[in-house]
Amino acid sequence: MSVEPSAPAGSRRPALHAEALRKTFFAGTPREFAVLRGVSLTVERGRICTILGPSGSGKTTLLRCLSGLEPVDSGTVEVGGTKVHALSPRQTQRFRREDTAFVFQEYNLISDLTLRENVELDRPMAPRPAELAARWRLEHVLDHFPDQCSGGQQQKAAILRALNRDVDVLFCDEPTGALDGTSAGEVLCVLQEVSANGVTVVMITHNEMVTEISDRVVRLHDGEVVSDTVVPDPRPAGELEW
Ligand SMILES: Nc1ncnc2c1ncn2[C@@H]1O[C@H](COP(=O)(O)OP(=O)(O)OP(=O)(O)O)[C@@H](O)[C@H]1O
Repeated sequence: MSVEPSAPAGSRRPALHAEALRKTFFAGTPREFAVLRGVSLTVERGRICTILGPSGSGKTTLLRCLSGLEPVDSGTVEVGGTKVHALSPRQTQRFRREDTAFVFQEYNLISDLTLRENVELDRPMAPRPAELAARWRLEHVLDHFPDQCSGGQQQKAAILRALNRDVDVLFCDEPTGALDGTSAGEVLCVLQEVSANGVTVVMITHNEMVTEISDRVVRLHDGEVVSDTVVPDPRPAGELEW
């Protein structure tokens, strides 16, 4: 399969640049499995990059490697000038805490904290997430525990927790996976708003419709990038019909 060369996206400097990433699980054993096989990726600051691909193609592993959650075997990852691949474990922790936020596919809320306490893990709820909690009709469940809430409510809380931190890059693994069409549209509107404010969003999705609101669309297959396309004129998320 061929890789389409991407047009340069404006004059913005890259917020994220990964080069020739390789990641193998069970290396040196009969179960050795190369999940990422030379993945390169560039995302400009304040843009939304969407990653698609079949189940098992390596999307989550790629996001974990880009965000410092998973070490790479070889290759480089640079995020906002930080060479993530070269950080010590302590530096990686600080990078993850201060510069990036990660919205997990399974939400990863702490089960014995309420949604509000989860959102406020790092600091009291900032005006923006508080306003979003109202807009997303979450206020009445903020003092409930995760297992008292629907999957959609938990997913939105996980997004609020990420947005309650002042970060440059937001990594989202299927942020609309548990949401109905209306809620998915609401969340994508907010991701477009935060990207317009300079936050870079790297997001995995299985939903082709999400590509329409993205600035860049990267497709993986068997651990390789098979297409990397700049979307010249992304649609406002509010215009999508679910
Ligand atoms: N920690 C791990 N140890 C061993 N194998 C792993 C690990 N994490 C992922 N894999 C394997 O790597 C492959 C890619 O997994 P990954 O979760 O990155 O794919 P994906 O494209 O995100 O899939 P999905 O769309 O189903 O979430 C899979 O075969 C998976 O079993």
